[in-house]
Amino acid sequence: MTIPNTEDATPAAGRVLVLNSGSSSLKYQLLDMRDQSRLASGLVERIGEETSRLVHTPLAGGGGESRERTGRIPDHDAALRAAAEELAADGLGLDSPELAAIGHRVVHGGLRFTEPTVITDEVLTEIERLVPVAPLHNPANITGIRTARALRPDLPQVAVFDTAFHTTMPEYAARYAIDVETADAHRIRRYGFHGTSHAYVSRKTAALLGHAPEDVNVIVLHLGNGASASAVAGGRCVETSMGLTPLEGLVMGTRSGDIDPAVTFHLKRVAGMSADEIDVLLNKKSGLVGLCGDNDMREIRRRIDEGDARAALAFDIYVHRLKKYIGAYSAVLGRVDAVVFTAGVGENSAPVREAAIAGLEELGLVVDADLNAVRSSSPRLISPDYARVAVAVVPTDEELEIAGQTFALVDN
Ligand SMILES: Nc1ncnc2c1ncn2[C@@H]1O[C@H](COP(=O)(O)OP(=O)(O)O)[C@@H](O)[C@H]1O
Ligand SMILES: CC(=O)OP(=O)(O)O
Ligand SMILES: [Mg+2]
Repeated sequence: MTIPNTEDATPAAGRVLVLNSGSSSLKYQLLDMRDQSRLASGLVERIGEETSRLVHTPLAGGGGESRERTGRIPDHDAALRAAAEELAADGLGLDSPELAAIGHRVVHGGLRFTEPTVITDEVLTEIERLVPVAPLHNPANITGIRTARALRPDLPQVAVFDTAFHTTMPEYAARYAIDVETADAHRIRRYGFHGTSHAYVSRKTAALLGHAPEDVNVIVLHLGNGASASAVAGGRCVETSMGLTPLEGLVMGTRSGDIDPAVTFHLKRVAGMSADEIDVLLNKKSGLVGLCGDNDMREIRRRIDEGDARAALAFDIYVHRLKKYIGAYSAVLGRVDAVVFTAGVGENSAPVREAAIAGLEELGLVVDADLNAVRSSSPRLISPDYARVAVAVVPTDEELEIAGQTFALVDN
């Protein structure tokens, strides 16, 4: 396949389609960067299963009714083509001359990609080379890129990397304490993920506090299906919880986060599991789902309210891990101005926020119960005025950030 070098292309228009391909989902948004308005958004879930579902929401001019399609959508190629049909039905088809670029969330960019990058053949080859370290994510990203290019070969395709924001981590935070030659030969180090979200949310938090990003130190807790923490000092990431792959760190929906690496040898030698089986166990059958059978925090809270002990233990393990990272990153930063919760769980689960901060008064952290109970989609403080460190909820917007970075790259 030949990908034209589109680095010099100047857009005649201001719309950007953003694609965020997960292992079994595709999220998309069409934005107009001239006024940062959203024209449409959609989600394709359970790709590859019999019960795939596409929900498309027109947002232009006050928005319209969401439309739903169900039935098998076999892969990400079919998912993107179905999304393109829905956009076309709203007069927003991918053939529109208004479309300036397509921005792709690419999860693993290794050490090479520290900035948003126009996707050439060579860039795509490099993203493919990183598949072994992001096996759940990069293959879906690659399919999205290939299909988008097939649909609009003339358009700049831009990759915005989850790892980019973390490339500022100091070597002593990024390097594992293993044999240096082995690590370097196989590019084993901590890369970190969700960087687009950590960058956006830390910036928004500084604005909420009325300061420039350079003047604040923030701990960001991105708690979605995947979950990660970062320590951001003066706008630069200095530490993050995910590592070589998005498996390390916090307890997640289906991923274990931190474990003793010897657990894997034990599973192989004593339980007779293969490397692939262990990979599936730790990435897909662990975390909240492994602990209690559910990975949705709403369902876990409902079960706890009914007295379910397994759900309560899963919740406690999840929150305990969060607390450990808040404490560790307070030490790493020395001075903390804010701890901020974001993504699906962080934005919506008051019990998780309350429990994670409980008992951390010595670190200057307190949550006000009334402020914590407020439901809002705006950035807000949930700590009382007297607290030494602010605790905040700041909704993430990876799509807006990706669209902005994509447009900035092609609009010159
Ligand atoms: N109202 C809510 N209360 C508690 N948890 C919620 C709520 N809404 C969403 N969530 C949690 O957010 C998770 C999804 O977060 P999200 O950031 O959308 O994840 P991802 O982008 O990784 O798919 C769900 O699995 C669920 O646990
Ligand atoms: C990197 C990662 O974990 O992404 P997600 O939360 O979308 O699974
Ligand atoms: Mg997410």
